[in-house]
Parts: sequence; C-alpha cells; structure tokens
Amino acid sequence: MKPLLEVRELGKVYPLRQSFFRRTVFTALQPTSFQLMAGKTLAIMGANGSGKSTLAGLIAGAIQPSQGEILLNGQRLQPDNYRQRAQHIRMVFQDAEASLNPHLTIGSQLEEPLLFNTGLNQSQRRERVVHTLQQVGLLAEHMVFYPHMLSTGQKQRVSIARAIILNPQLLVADEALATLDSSVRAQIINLLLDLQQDLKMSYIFISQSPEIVRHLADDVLIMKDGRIIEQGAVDTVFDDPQERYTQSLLLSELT
Ligand SMILES: Nc1ncnc2c1ncn2[C@@H]1O[C@H](COP(=O)(O)OP(=O)(O)OP(=O)(O)O)[C@@H](O)[C@H]1O
Repeated sequence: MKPLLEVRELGKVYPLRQSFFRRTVFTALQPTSFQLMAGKTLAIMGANGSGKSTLAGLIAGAIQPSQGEILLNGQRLQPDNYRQRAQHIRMVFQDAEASLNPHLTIGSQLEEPLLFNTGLNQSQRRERVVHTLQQVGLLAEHMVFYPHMLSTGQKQRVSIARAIILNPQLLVADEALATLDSSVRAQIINLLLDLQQDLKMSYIFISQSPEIVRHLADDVLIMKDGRIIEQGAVDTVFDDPQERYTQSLLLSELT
C-alpha cells in the first residue's frame, strides 16, 4: 500500500544574523523523513522548542521549507502553491478563539474556504456549511452566530468544521486540545475519532499529553532539538521507550 503522505529530508533553518561577512542560522528542523498511511493518526511529541510546530507548519504549507519535499498520494506538493495544499491538508490550532474572526458570523467564516477553493454557487455553499456544522455536532442556526456567542468547545468545533469543509485527506492539529477542560476535551476527542471514521481522514496530532496520544494515535514521533529521536507504533514506544528523553516526556517531566 502506498503512503498518503511522504516527507523526505524536510528541513528548516532560520537566519539569525546576517552581515556582509557572516551568516548565522538556527536549525529548527534537521532533515526529517517519515510516512503516514491513509486513515492513520501520527502523533508528534517533544518538549517545548523541539520543532513540532515547525514540522506541522511545513506540512500544512504555512512555513516554507529550507530543504526537502512532501508528497501527497505520490504527488509532490509545491511549497508556494497554497491553493493546491489547502484542498488536501488543513490545520486546526490550539487557540480556536484566536483563529476565528470576531467580526464575521460563523457562516461567513465557513463559507470562505468554499469561495476561494471551489466553484460551488451560493445555495450549494450554504448547503455544505449546514452539513459541515451538523457533522461537528452544531446546528444550522449557528451560521448566524458570532464567535463570542459560542462556548470554548463550540468554537473548537467551528475550527474543526472550517478544517474539514473542503474534505481534506489530512488534518494537522497543533495542540488542538491543550486549552480545553477535561469534559470538553473528551467530547472533541470523540468527535475527531468519529470524523476520522466517517471521512477516512489521516491526522497529524501534536500533543504533549501521553494519555491523549495513546487514545488517538497509531504511531508517534518523538522530537528533540529539531530531530526525530524515536518513532514507532504508540504501544511499542510507550511500553518500551528506548531513549531516556522519551521516558521523561512520557512522565511529563519535560513539558
Ligand atoms: N520564525 C522563527 N525564527 C527563528 N527561530 C524560530 C522561528 N520559529 C521557531 N523558531 C525556533 O525553532 C525552534 C522550534 O520551534 P517550534 O515552535 O517548532 O517548537 P515546538 O516544539 O512546537 O515548541 P512549543 O511546544 O513551545 O510550541 C524553537 O527554538 C524556536 O524558537
């Protein structure tokens, strides 16, 4: 079986200081390679600053790579072609509040990706918005709400709705559950699992929580200082971590 996503030697350096004589760079991500099969969930764990968000941003196209390539279904993604990527790979962020526009109704915010990326007419767009709201456990009436009228959990549902409205093959969630309280978190985890079953999506899931990763993910990458130091099936890595750093991470000593 061919992988959905293939990351080959993907790396990111940031220029730190530049002068006529000297150019200093900081390596946020060492050349990194891995694969993700369709319908599977890959978790990325690591201490703060280990490069998790950089890797997520590179895959979602929000950050331009310094080297390497990403293939989706065997097709190379063009780093600067946001439209090509937006159809297939979408991102959900930690702070739903900050990622929603307070001045626009939920309906207009969900319609936006459809306007930019599809040829649907107005009534087809409306139909898709209503359907997507229902898929994430909200109501058609929520279309006319503004973000401040929703609870934290409902806002995260809207973020998920916006991410799935184009029927992506891959959802990248960067600490999407970190700020939610435990009962809302459990509801959103169940929603993500249901959506994955129904829509056959793959997930890349950044989380500092061993419990959440064990519950949601099939495989895990452990990152330290911009590189993968351990990887494998979640049960294998969690039950018998080979690196001391992984052991500490699983005991939540490094976060
Ligand atoms: N635009 C930038 N310019 C320079 N350095 C950056 C930039 N963005 C990130 N970095 C650095 O790259 C490293 C990796 O950052 P990244 O945000 O990917 O880590 P992370 O594992 O997601 O951390 P956290 O859990 O704190 O979000 C950090 O040392 C960070 O300071």
